[in-house]
Amino acid sequence: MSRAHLDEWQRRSFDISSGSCTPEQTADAYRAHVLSIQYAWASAELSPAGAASLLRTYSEWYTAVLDSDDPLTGLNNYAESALHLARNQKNHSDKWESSLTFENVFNLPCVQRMMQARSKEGSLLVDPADVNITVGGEVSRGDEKGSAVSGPPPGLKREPLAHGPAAPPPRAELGRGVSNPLSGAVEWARALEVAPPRMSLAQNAPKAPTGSTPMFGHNIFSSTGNASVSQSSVGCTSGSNVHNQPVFCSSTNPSKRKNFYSSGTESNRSSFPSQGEQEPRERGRRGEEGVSTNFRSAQEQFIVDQQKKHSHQGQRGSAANVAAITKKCLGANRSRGVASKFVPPMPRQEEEGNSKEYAPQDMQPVDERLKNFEPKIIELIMGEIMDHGPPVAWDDIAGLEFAKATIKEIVVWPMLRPDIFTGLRGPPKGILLFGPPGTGKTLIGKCIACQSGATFFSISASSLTSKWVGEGEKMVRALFAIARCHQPAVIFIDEIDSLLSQRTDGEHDSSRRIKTEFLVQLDGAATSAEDRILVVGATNRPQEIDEAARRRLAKRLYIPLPEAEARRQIVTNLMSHEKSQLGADEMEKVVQSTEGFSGADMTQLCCEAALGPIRSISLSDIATISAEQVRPILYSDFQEALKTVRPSVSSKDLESYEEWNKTFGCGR
Ligand SMILES: Nc1ncnc2c1ncn2[C@@H]1O[C@H](COP(=O)(O)OP(=O)(O)OP(=O)(O)O)[C@@H](O)[C@H]1O
Ligand SMILES: [Mg+2]
Repeated sequence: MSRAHLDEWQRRSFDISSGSCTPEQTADAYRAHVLSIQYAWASAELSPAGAASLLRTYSEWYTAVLDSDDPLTGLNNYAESALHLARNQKNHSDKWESSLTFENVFNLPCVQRMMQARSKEGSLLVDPADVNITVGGEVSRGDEKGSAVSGPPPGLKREPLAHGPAAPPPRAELGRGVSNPLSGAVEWARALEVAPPRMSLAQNAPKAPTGSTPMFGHNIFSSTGNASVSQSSVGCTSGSNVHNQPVFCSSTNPSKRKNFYSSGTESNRSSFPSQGEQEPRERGRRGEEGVSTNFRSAQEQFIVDQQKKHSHQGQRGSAANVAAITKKCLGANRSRGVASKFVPPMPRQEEEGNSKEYAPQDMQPVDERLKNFEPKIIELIMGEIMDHGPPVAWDDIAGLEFAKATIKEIVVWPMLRPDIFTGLRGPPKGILLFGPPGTGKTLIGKCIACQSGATFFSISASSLTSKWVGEGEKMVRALFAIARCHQPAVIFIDEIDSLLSQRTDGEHDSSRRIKTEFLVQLDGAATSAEDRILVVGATNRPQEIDEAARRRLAKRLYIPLPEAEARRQIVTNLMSHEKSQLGADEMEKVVQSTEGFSGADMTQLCCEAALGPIRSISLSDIATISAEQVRPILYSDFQEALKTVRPSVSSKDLESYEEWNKTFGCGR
């Protein structure tokens, strides 16, 4: 060990052995030894074996001081420690000074009020429910004046309130009634403020232990005969509010503390502070007394309780909000916020336990037709209702005039005039949009969602399939049941081929059942005249769709590659948001050279061309150039872009789509 260490060590050892030390000083000195050993061990100044041996010795001496009931040699007297607050210091090792002194405590307005209140019989400064101090055991009403003016008596007791709880609350609750987890003197002062109604002079209080320093001249706790009570009351929970230190908490379990110190150093090594590490004082202290204990000071417990309470309230609040929002949002007429997410109408399962606490009027009544479905499934399906994303208008979809007109005829008009779209004029209940990839099938789905005014369920096949046997079918049933409850409804299933692909022998049973259930439901929706449910499927693999499903999706619309006019419209649309200089003849050339491009390819081409002006900026200027100085997009940029962007649909694929359209499509 270094010379400086040794000197300090010797000085402390001398102090301890001189016999003039108070128990606090002795404990501090031993604890300082323990810390020194830990630091020396951490900095490899001591061997692990040597450190372990020294640590064990000093820990035992330290705990002996802490655990000794003898007030002359030990610290197992919590009243003594608690009273340090009123004497400026929490204990000798803390240089913390409170502005609250023994003298000025009576000048505090709260104490003044308290004393005044005490002089008026029965008047309470705070709501009795908020007053929650437990310090002693038996109730005894004594000289009130004495308690208020001359300070708490030797045996401070909890006094039952006439309208308070019949049974005393658990011990060690000092501080829970304090509204804020303040520390130190303020907290203590607040405790004082709420204390009077419950504090009284216990005339028959046990005698204070010899040598103890009384609060206001008395010891507030019972004598050593009652030490265990005081210990648990103050040392562990309540006491932390009085002396606001968890330091002695673990001393309620001396064996635990001893175990900590006497256990092998290797296992404790990680808990030692490393060299130069400045442990926060409280953490350090707790580390000394057993970091692994689950101890919480009253303040910490209070914070945790508050957090729990708030999170609980938050949950309930959000649930109430959910219910309120649901009320407004559900159904065809709900507002479709751009970024808003649909909120399910049913309480979550974990909230069900609290359902009694909901205001019943806030609850969306659950439809009778849905009562047989699990809330979880309903919630899942409701989560699929599309209520977000940028709005898409019919004009945003370039070309595809026939498809758009047909969809308007099937979806929009019957919604507007259900009275004339009856009987033979009744709209089909299933549409299949098929065509090469990137031609706008999903875009049409989004447009229907925005423009139809119907409740729009955008379901992915994966959300309908489940690894749990039977769940998939339930999902499908629930989907149609919920759609029925929220008519008019559109169920959009993108990539429907993965759900309704042809049934093969090697197919898994569960996917076969899901498919069958889907067809059954689709049939039900199709045959019921009242149901205004439209299923829209989109696929780029129409050949794979089961023939039974094909029949039910009666209106099969081919969504082809965009024609010249549509390609022009896409480029014009996209360029209108950018700075561009594209003459009519140049545009014509772009349109001509993009034969066979899908809508997605055209979008990709425009993105690539838009990068042209940026690429023309020299590297040295790119950091400083202003946005206005960037040149417009030119035809030359499109020419460059055309070198890298290629059509994504092969002519062979195109032929197969056209073939399928001729066979099964409903187009002209
Ligand atoms: N007709 C169109 N008008 C305007 N933009 C289009 C059109 N078709 C495609 N696009 C553009 O291409 C993108 C992709 O389109 P979309 O996702 O609708 O294709 P899709 O037909 O669903 O393709 P896939 O079959 O691969 O799912 C759109 O976001 C849009 O930017
Ligand atoms: Mg798509």
